[in-house]
Amino acid sequence: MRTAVLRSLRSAAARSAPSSSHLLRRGFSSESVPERKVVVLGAAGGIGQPLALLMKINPLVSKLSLYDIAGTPGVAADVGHINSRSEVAGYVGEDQLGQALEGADLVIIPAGVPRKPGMTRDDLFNINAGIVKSLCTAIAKYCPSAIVNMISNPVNSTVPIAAEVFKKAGIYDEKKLFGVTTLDVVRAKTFYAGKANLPVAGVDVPVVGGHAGITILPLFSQASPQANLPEDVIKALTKRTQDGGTEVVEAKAGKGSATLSMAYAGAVFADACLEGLNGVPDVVQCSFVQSSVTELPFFASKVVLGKNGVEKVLDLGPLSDYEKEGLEKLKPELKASIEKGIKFANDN
Ligand SMILES: NC(=O)c1ccc[n+]([C@@H]2O[C@H](COP(=O)([O-])OP(=O)(O)OC[C@H]3O[C@@H](n4cnc5c(N)ncnc54)[C@H](O)[C@@H]3O)[C@@H](O)[C@H]2O)c1
Ligand SMILES: O=C(O)C[C@H](O)C(=O)O
Repeated sequence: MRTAVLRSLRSAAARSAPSSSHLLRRGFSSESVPERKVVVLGAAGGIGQPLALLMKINPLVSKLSLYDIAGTPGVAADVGHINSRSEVAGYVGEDQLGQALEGADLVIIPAGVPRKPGMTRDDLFNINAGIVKSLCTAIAKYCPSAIVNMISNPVNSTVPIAAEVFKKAGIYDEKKLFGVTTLDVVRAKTFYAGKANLPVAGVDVPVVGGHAGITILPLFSQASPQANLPEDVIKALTKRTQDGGTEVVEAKAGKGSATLSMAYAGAVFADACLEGLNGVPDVVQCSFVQSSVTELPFFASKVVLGKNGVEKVLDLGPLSDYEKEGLEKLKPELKASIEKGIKFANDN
């Protein structure tokens, strides 16, 4: 079961990242894979719990630290019974945050409130900006060299908030801060494979820009294999990818947003970060990072992951006219969201 789940997790990530069994296939036993402490902040939540499960069954993790403001002892006791490599510890409340973070290699942040129908991701800003700011202040203090995977929305603003907090603390390393946009890639692959009638495991679709509405720009012209779908189908696929989060929010009808697909996407991205840290070559994922690919200071594009986090931010590559138009349209909204995050971090 464990192997089957991991195998499918790996094969889904396989086109853009070598499999997480890479080290094992090269002849290392799981015991000789480096020790890695992974922390989940918001671990008792809708994303946090399945993400804790997926990180528990990842053989690249040796210590799994689960933190939330409530409920983590139960989650930790539960996943801790799974007979996989990592030791699990649950921490609850601010008094235990330092202990939860100390020695972390990778911190994943799905803490904060999710959307309800009718809300935009930006409507979450007022609550989540403060949560992210306080958690990043603690990261700067207790594990300043950890890689950070930001899931909390609005990602287009929470990543700039984190960068400003880290700058103020004097520990900012742009190579180590990632906005998790993997769910957009996961959706684009699923929807494209469905329309093109292709086996989804062999499909890749880069998604660039940001993580909200029109700032999510799937590049179907660069999808592989290339199915040469007509323009109207490409437009419908683009819209569905951009509205994927809203589709789930509406289907859940007030009970939150994507949790299971997000936990999967978060686990794929965290796995890629760990592979990069461990020196696996050519690990590539799309992520929202500090960037000079456009004139905007943060932008999602393909990124090569290495021992220090971002090894290289890759250019966008050739775009279709429709994608070029989408790129220009998204810039003002993404710019405003980035600036809102920077302002919040500096004013509060
Ligand atoms: N990046 C993405 O693609 C993506 C996808 C889905 C959801 N999200 C976002 O992820 C966030 C979490 O979603 P969810 O469905 O898990 O919500 P949830 O309400 O089910 O869980 C959030 C958890 O965060 C915890 N929390 C609140 N304040 C905290 C703090 N100061 N420290 C630690 N934990 C704290 C809560 O106690 C709760 O357990 C939301 O902001 C949502 O919009 C992002
Ligand atoms: O849509 C949301 O609010 C959650 C998340 O950003 C998603 O894309 O599913």
